[in-house]
Amino acid sequence: MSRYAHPAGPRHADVLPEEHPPIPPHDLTELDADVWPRSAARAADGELTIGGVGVTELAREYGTPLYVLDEADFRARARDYRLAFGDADADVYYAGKALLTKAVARWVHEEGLKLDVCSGGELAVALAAGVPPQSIGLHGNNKSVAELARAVEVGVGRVIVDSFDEIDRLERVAADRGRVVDVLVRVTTGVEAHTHEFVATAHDDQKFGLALSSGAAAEAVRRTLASAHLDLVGLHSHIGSQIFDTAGFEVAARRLAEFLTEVHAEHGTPLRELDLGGGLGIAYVTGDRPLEPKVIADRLLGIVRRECESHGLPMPRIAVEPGRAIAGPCGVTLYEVGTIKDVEGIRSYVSVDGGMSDNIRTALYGADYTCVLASRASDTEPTLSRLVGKHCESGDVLVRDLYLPGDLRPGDLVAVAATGAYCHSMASNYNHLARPAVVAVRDGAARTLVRRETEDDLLRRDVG
Ligand SMILES: Cc1ncc(COP(=O)(O)O)c(C=O)c1O
Ligand SMILES: N[C@@H](CCCC[NH3+])C(=O)O
Repeated sequence: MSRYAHPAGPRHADVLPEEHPPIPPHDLTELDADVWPRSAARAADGELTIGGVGVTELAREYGTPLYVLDEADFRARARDYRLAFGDADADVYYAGKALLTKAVARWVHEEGLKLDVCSGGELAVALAAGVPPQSIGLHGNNKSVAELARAVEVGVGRVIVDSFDEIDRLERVAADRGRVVDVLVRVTTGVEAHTHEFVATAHDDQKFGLALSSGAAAEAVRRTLASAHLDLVGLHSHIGSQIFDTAGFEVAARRLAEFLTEVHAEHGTPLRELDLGGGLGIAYVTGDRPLEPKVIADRLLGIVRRECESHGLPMPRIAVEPGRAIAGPCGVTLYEVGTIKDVEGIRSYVSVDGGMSDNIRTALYGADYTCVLASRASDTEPTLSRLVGKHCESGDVLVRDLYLPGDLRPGDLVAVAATGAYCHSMASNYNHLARPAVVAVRDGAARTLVRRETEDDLLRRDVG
């Protein structure tokens, strides 16, 4: 999404793409409330504080790069979702793939949400955090027998089945253990969500789910209903991620309601649940306009209610699975500026001490981010810049186009906003960089949730 209007200055006119010419913001110190964590503020001397803790102290204590999480903000956003769906017969599952640590899993549970995991590893974190298995849903397009076995043995609340192979596998696993497992069938509705191709998940030509159009979903319903060890609770649909409107959900809900009617007619069984998945977008840059949870809840519930009424179906229990919308906005990544290279007449390349290993999203999806000088204020002339990492890739870009103060210097701290989701959870050790710590801040205090990796960590598995 382009966030800038047309440029003023001539300096970069010849090299910037016509359609994305950035203009300098009015005030480089400003913290757009839509983009930054709720507790983000500037201290009197201009230093950025989050949860009442200054970034200089955070960097001194925990090093950089550093993922900083505003705990109160995370909890508030989780609560907002629960309350938004609160009066309805509905469950909110936090999608752990966005960000999962033991503390995060506990926060989610304490705030009254359930938890969606999509691998044995995520399940292990949830269980280690003490989340009751009944509150956990297991996703995944290629769950192994071992993952299914663990889920069945601990008694997860539901498994969202994604293929015929999995239905067979899960049935064997459940039968061997004398269990009956609650399942939802993941259905692809053919909706083309308005988002990046890599994160759209309901069109037919991709790996997730069982298509309505081909009859695969109907066959999956038949097979699960016929099984003595699977209890078909309902249907699941996830149309994609970072979506700003509810139109796609509306189309998906309509198709699901039609399908529920067909299932009812064929089997005489009204399915009890409809899980509409996650995918709600957040503001990464000024101008991004996500919907409020209450608006989303009212619209989604309204859509399903209308569709069910028009098909003469009872209203099913609704579930949603927001990940990014809860974790994303409350996280910030702190970096230390290392090298500044002015490419004459083009832009300034500002290299920081992390990069695509702690945030792959810009390289992978062309994602936009907001970044500010965080350790001090400056009112010098804005310089068109590109925030880059220290990896051996020219595509190692964190923020493609941004303005930073002209007096930026090595040793300054910069902060990138809205990195709470899909940054730590997608981090790698590329170039043998140690992954950053995750720190929670709240009421003027900070604590480590995940410690920084060390050289020993990097060498531990290298046993040759
Ligand atoms: C099945 C499922 N549920 C929930 C989510 C969470 O999505 P988001 O973080 O966009 O809310 C995803 C990821 O897109 C998903 O695949
Ligand atoms: N990881 C993606 C979204 C995929 C969500 C999981 N299905 C992102 O950063 O936007």
